[in-house]
Amino acid sequence: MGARETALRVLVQCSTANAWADASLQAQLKRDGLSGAEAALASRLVYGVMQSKLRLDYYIGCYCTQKPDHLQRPLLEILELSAYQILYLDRIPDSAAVNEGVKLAKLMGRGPASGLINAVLRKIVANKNNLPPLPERDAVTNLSLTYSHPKWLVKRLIGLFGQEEATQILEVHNQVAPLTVQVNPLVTTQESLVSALEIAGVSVKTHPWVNGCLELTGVGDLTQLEAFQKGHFLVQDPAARLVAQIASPKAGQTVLDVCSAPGGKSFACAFEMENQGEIISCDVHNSKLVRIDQGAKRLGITTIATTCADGRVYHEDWDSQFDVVIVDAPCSGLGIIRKKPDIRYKKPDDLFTLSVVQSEILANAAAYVKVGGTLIYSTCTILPEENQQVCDAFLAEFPTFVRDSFTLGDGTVTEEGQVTLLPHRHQCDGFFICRMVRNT
Ligand SMILES: C[S@@+](CC[C@H](N)C(=O)[O-])C[C@H]1O[C@@H](n2cnc3c(N)ncnc32)[C@H](O)[C@@H]1O
Repeated sequence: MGARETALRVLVQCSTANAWADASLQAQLKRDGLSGAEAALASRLVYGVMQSKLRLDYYIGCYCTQKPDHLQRPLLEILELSAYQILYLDRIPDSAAVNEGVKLAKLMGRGPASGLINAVLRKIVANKNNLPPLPERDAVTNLSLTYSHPKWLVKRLIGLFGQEEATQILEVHNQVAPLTVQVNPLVTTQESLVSALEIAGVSVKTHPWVNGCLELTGVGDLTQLEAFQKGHFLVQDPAARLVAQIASPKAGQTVLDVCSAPGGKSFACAFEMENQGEIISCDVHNSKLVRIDQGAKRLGITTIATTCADGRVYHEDWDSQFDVVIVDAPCSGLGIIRKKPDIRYKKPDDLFTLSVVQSEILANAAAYVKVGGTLIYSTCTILPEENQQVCDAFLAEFPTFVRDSFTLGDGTVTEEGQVTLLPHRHQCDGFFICRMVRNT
């Protein structure tokens, strides 16, 4: 079993079973027993095709007698995989990309279509330095094909940020996000961690404005690093770390993390609290709680208790009991397209349902905040209907809460008590954070 076959199986699961690429890839790599260079190639192929799918399909359509979406499965996925190698990967010879495509067609029981695969791929090879121009007729179509984002999303981004900034966002979505980790101040210092990582051959850069956040390159298998095994750092995006910094729980306080798996915000709160106090980490999915327990153990955190709870269901025992309540709500994830490129292709119909769930969780969680306590609402999306509008509706219904201003690590004061972070502006995931306080 080779990298291309593994990648093909993942792409087919994504297009036919609506699977998520990362979960499907991890499972398929395991099933196929791939590791090292072969696993790296399979990942590169899956994520690369996801990042450039619409553009690849456009070129395939130019050289194929059938429309790409009329092709029998998995012919389109085979063409995408090979076209990606021809157009984007220098180290794979074009002839190998064509031949492997033909082999995959035969392997998948599509032998009769191998002539079509061969013909389309050979035309792409012949024209790779003179590809047909992308249509210029309107900006949305052009940007959609250039950056492989569905038209609805391109339109939304232009509507929210204007064409120039929307283009920057689309561009950054197709770039590799840096691997970022947070120093675990419970067991080490930034200086010692940087030195340990550098001795292990890792290049380290401090994040430009988020304290305790490091960008790593040349890591290899991160879990093999001694510093990882000893719990000296937490893999986490700077934006996610900020949630705890903005919530600012103090040593000895009580925190309720309502939607907490796999535990990132709870761990960061424990760092803020110097591992003193009480953190209750909930999630509606019981099976996810084990990741929080394992993570807390590795990081030396002893103040987290996990429990399975639906954030929409009221718990009398928790009423007005917490200094800080965090609602890191389930969301569309449109702020993390750099890390999960297939999020862009999920249907937008869910957005309305999501905002209903988000509002229900926030309204219920508010009951658990002490008078004078802090309520945080955060998401990894940049759409106002999942963010500002959820908070606006909540505050209109619960006037005992008001937004509370905070200062970001770069010195920016957010008077309005909320911030939308964007990868190209803030060097972090797209994120929304709103801080509210309970007055009475
Ligand atoms: C954005 S993720 C949370 C990430 C987490 N806070 C972290 O930093 O690692 C949202 C989580 O909400 C959970 N969730 C979804 N619906 C929920 C509900 N009704 N009540 C509680 N948790 C829910 C999901 O299982 C998911 O783990």
